[in-house]
Amino acid sequence: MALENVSFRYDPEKPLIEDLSLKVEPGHTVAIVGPTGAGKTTLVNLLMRFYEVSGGRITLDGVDIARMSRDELRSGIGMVLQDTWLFGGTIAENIAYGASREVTRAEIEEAARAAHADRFVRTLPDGYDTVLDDEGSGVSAGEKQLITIARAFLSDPVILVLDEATSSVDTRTEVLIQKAMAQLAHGRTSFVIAHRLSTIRDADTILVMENGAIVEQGAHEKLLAAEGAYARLYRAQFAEAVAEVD
Ligand SMILES: Nc1ncnc2c1ncn2[C@@H]1O[C@H](COP(=O)(O)OP(=O)(O)OP(=O)(O)O)[C@@H](O)[C@H]1O
Repeated sequence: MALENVSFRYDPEKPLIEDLSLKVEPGHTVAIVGPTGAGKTTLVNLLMRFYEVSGGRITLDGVDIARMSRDELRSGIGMVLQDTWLFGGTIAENIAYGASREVTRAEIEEAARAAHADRFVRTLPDGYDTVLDDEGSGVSAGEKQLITIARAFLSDPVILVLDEATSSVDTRTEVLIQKAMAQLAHGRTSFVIAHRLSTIRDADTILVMENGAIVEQGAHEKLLAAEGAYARLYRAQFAEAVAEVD
């Protein structure tokens, strides 16, 4: 996937992303970091074509995504966002949603196992036939995320967009989500709006965004050594966590 001189603004009067270029190798993980309002979500919105770029282009295998149908584009991209989207229906139906073909119960359960969701689903009285309302009440925020991760496993996309949860998940579920997301990302081109140090450190490329621009890009060690925006962000956000680990 490549962005070539992309620019974008929500408000015609207010430039946000200007002349942004980036090339991502197949299978690589890109961690997007930066302060709140920097444009991380906006970048993801453009990849998914929730909004159209105002200048430049985004290509997938050399094809301008503006020339692809939204269905075609989105069938190739799996998303696990913080605001998980579940609909009124059974857990099995929710996992199967978005698969490009008919899927069997065995495949649904296999995807749930891959996503570490199978265990909690089996503790529910109706298991995979448990009916969720469209707010997904009855399952926790973390469990909802595991269901959307299972959905992504089943649709088997080449590209992934992940938004790491920052809150409202208990530690045990958080560990499952982390494991499941890492396994899901394995071998796929992934864009992660990253909050966890381990994700950021392990990424092939870190994009540091400020005010709609990528101010730095590179791997962890290289960016730390550069003593720039990343090094400052890292010290401000993660110095304590590192001290604990050490
Ligand atoms: N739909 C919208 N319409 C107009 N402005 C928007 C819209 N969405 C975001 N913005 C503005 O664009 C800028 C970038 O927002 P964006 O959500 O991409 O930042 P972010 O880095 O993802 O922040 P956060 O970490 O808080 O999610 C912000 O100034 C925000 O107010």
